[in-house]
Amino acid sequence: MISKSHLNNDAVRYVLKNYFYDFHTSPPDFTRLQFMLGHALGMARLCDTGRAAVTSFDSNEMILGQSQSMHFLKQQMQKLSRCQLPVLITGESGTGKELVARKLHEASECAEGPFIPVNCGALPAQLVQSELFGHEKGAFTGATQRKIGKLEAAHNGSLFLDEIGDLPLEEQVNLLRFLQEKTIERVGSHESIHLNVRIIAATHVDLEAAVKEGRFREDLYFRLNVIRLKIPPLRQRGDDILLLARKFLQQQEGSNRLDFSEQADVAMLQYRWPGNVRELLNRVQRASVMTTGRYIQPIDLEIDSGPPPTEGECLKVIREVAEREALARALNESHGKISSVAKQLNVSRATLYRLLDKYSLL
Ligand SMILES: Nc1ncnc2c1ncn2[C@@H]1O[C@H](COP(=O)(O)OP(=O)(O)OP(=O)(O)O)[C@@H](O)[C@H]1O
Repeated sequence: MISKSHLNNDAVRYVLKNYFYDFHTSPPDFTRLQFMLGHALGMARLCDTGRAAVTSFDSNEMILGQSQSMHFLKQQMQKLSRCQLPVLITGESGTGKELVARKLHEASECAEGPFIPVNCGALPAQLVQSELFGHEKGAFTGATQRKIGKLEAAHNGSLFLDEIGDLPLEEQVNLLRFLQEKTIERVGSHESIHLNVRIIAATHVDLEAAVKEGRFREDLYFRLNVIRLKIPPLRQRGDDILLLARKFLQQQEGSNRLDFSEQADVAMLQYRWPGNVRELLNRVQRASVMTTGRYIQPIDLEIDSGPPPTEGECLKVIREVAEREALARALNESHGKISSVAKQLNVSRATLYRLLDKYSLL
């Protein structure tokens, strides 16, 4: 709390800007003070749970990865474990979106409840509504029995809507209504059923582009995008590629004497992994069967490394991996405070936002 005249002092301004969460000039505005204190308390709690979570997510060997970017992801996940808000998970195919969704559920207050995964892209168009919301007997031809929909099945748990971008526009309206009112009506019924379901959605397509093109409702996008988790592609995780490869190899039967050759390690680090972790798992499984020696070679992994990368290409990859790691480390250390990260890395906020977006760290 300072008097207004102190704001003319350069040193005071410097200290406030760099070391304080917020400041008030006297006489205080109590409404603003109360609001700010509530917000500060909430932020402090997030930091605390963040610290605890690293252990709980790490001790659970399921989400493998020690790179800064995966560490950052686990920290974000821990922060989300105490809230029931919808989460939108984005990332390329095979990066682990469903695995992350399951872990979010297991760490949440509704962990005892069901986790119901639905692939929106795989639902037949004419059945989407009844699959999600259920139907009454006789609601349409062929509805010989009352059917509970996926939302109802997920009551007191989580519904994982994979490939949410494929949800037909009509069903987007119904889902939006559920998010707003927490109630559903089965097809063929006007009875409102109140449900307690956390929605976790995932997409590998750019939903913002889909909104611009009119294929996805903007209001639903905003509702789902309250909290976004971006999962980095495997090629941006540096040594995690080798860590995952060795873990997957250990999991293969009769592979306890096998290891990767140095050439295989280099090939794996240079490969682009369009299918991400799923592709790595498949290639390791195949290589563990196909290899003839003790050391798995690039040929066993069927990695077509193509012509050796030019010096420029190598440098580019090395620079990108280092840049991403530095960003993720700074974010971890400053608990995601953008102004501190920008200062620590000596870049403008605009540049920082561009880089965070480039490396899926926003
Ligand atoms: N960090 C990780 N540690 C261990 N296993 C992982 C990790 N990430 C992904 N996997 C494994 O990789 C496979 C693919 O993961 P998952 O199905 O969650 O990806 P996805 O992003 O949902 O894919 P898609 O977009 O195709 O639905 C799964 O077998 C999963 O267990």
